[in-house]
Amino acid sequence: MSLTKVKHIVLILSGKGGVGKSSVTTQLALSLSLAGHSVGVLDIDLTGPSIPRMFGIEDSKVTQAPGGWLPIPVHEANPSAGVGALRVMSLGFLLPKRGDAVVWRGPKKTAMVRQFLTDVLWGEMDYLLIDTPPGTSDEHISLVETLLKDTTPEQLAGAVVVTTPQAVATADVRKELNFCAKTGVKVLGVVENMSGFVCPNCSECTHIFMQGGGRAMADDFGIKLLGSVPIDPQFLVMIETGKRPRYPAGTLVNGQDMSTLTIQDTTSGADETRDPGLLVEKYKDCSLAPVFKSITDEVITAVEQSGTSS
Ligand SMILES: Nc1ncnc2c1ncn2[C@@H]1O[C@H](COP(=O)(O)OP(=O)(O)OP(=O)(O)O)[C@@H](O)[C@H]1O
Ligand code: SF4
Repeated sequence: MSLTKVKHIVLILSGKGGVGKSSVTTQLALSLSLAGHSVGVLDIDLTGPSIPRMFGIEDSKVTQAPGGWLPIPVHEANPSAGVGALRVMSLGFLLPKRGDAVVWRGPKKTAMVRQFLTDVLWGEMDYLLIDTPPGTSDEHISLVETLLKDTTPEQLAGAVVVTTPQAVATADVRKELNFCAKTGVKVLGVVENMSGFVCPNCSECTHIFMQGGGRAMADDFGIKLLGSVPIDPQFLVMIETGKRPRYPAGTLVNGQDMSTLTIQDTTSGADETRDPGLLVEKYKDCSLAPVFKSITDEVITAVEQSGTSS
């Protein structure tokens, strides 16, 4: 079983599509790896695998070793810099052409999820983040069944649920929480994404959607709000194109002046984005870096508590 040497498995769930689940997964992975942990990301969003594009490694092809598939490295460990290895496995790597659609029936999808869990050679990993499709589909059921059967309760740390302020008012995210309750997967907490909009000119945060929905929902369900991530247009540019943001002086996000971070001018070509060091640099310069760092610290604490309470 390829997961035997993985210490903590964390599922990333969302009630509906487009709330930023894959963006949160990539940022958590980078943040964990910057904190020195070795991290794997498994993308089982079989109908829309966006993780390879977000890491800038969408042209990579997975190789088959004697014992299984080798995940694609985003960067290797750099112990002297306190950076852990980061590897990714996604159906996107197995599709013949970038953007090819996967039109599979349930049984084929569930078989692929099982194969991803059993046939990827992760090796020793501190964290495996599993980016799931939105909702509660056949893939989720297959995923949880396989994990409950093949891993220990200590390994399966729990789920991070991503939502947006307006989505918390709908039944979708509550369904996700009910799914966790029914299947016995612990909920580590909720991340409220797209929570307000930070103006790049004056750094004023405008709450376009309702404010405090994530906190209210977390309180309702007795779970933790891990953090709120504002909408940042420059984050979108960074994550979608690999370009680095530039900030005017005094642009604050959570009290941090973004212009004081080291920002290098870069127009990342395809080769550049694949450079192992670049993504870490890019992440450090990202406006939301302190926000994701704080969410990551909360996730680490929740995972540690989950281990002691199981
Ligand atoms: N905080 C944010 N600020 C700005 N843009 C964001 C933010 N979070 C996500 N985005 C952008 O919103 C879009 C949707 O994000 P993402 O693909 O992560 O959502 P998802 O929930 O994984 O979607 P899917 O349902 O397709 O899996 C992307 O273009 C992403 O770059
Ligand atoms: S928040 Fe302030 S600076 Fe930004 S667009 Fe609105 S008025 Fe202009």
